[in-house]
Amino acid sequence: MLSRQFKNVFFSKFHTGPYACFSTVLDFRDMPSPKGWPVVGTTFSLIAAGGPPKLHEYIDKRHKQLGCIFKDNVGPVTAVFLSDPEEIRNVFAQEGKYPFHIKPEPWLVYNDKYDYTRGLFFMDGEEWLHFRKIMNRLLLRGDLSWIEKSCEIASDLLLERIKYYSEKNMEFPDLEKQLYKWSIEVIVSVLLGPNTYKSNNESLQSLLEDLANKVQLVFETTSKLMLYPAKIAEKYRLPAWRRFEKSVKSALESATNTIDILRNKFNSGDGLLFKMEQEEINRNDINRIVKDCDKTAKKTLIRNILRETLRLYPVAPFLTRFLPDTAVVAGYTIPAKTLVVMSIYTSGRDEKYYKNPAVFLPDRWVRNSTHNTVNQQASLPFGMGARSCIGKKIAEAQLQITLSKIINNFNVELCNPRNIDIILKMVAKPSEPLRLKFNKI
Ligand code: HEM
Repeated sequence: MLSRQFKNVFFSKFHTGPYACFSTVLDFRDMPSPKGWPVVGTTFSLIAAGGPPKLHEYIDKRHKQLGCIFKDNVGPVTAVFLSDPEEIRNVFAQEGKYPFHIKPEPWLVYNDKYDYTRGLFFMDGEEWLHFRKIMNRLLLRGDLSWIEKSCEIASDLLLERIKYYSEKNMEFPDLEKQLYKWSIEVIVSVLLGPNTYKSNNESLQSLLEDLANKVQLVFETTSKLMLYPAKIAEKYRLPAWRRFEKSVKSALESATNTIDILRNKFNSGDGLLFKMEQEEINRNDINRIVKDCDKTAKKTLIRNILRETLRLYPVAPFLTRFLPDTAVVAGYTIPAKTLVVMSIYTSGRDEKYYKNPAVFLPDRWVRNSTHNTVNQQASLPFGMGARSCIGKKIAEAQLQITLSKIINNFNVELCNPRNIDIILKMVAKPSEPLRLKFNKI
């Protein structure tokens, strides 16, 4: 062991990445690891801690015990968990030309079984890079005011519904369902362009409501499969697998039908569909990419409220990469192709970077404020680097515009009697349905 460490110290300058600040390099085998059982590793400890819905809390506790880097077998996979923001940047700096992230296994098994090709999130290698470059140009660069206009229309539709229940002095019913619908409306408004969507949204309402319900069901049925190896669930046709399969089939059919209608009925316009056709992306590929979009003085305050919300409650609490080459991360050599899981939930709550990290303080994002944040990059809700979120600008515009309209018109009352936390159901969501009442100002 000593000689192994000596060898690594000696060779460390050949391995250290641009942000690494560890003077010695230790072997992968020396990395801290919780005690677990052969084969199943620490899966039982995870189940005891509340199972997959509480994975973020379980991993957060492990980081507190074992430090900013440790390895663990969660289920059949060995993964390295990492929470230090500088080292997370180090991983992104070494992710290579074609960053490779983990995809939900049930979705991969489904795609395989039905020979289904899916959008950007599922693509890899040269094919991913080709489409990603085009989508970067369309969705992340240049004048994106057309996206804001699209979001404006979708948020007005949500506001109308809020107003309806507010005038009746009622709680807003089925918040989650309504938010799924609002997200689908934003996407369709972006696809068709603000003007085309505005003049046609009424005729599309029932189609979009149906799609929103089906997408919501896919997230629910997928999260029920998180503890099973999907291949086995499929092979033995477990009830959870059958429900999942049915929901995906129905959502994909509904998405295909919606895109066909959008394209055939509105074949010109000022939106993304038209822009994609101008980029000469063929129709099948447009279909694939679009379907995977289903998945949002006061302006600054609202931006800071959103940043603070996503710091404490990141929608994706973990980011994953398989590094292409052997790398040094947080002072350890990591063999090529090891799964590295970046604990965004933990890095966003690190007291080294955020004073009173558990407290919701939008002001910490104001430069030179007394609560000023030490490292803004410790919170990475949209990821980082070449494979970061392609929908970031849409999501930011959608959330900022809608939230601003809500707080300018209503006082929002929380009706849940208990405190609410987040749980993981594929993505982070409230631990129980949020009950909100909007009271007109
Ligand atoms: C608050 C809202 C959102 C959050 C927090 C979020 C977060 C993320 C994160 C962290 C990633 C990176 C995954 C990785 O590094 O491996 C990602 C990727 C992605 N996001 Fe988002 N996202 C949001 C909204 C959206 C929206 C509205 C769309 C579609 C319009 C979208 C489409 C995608 C796609 C297609 C990818 C995969 C990109 C690729 O693999 O190149 N996201 N998202």
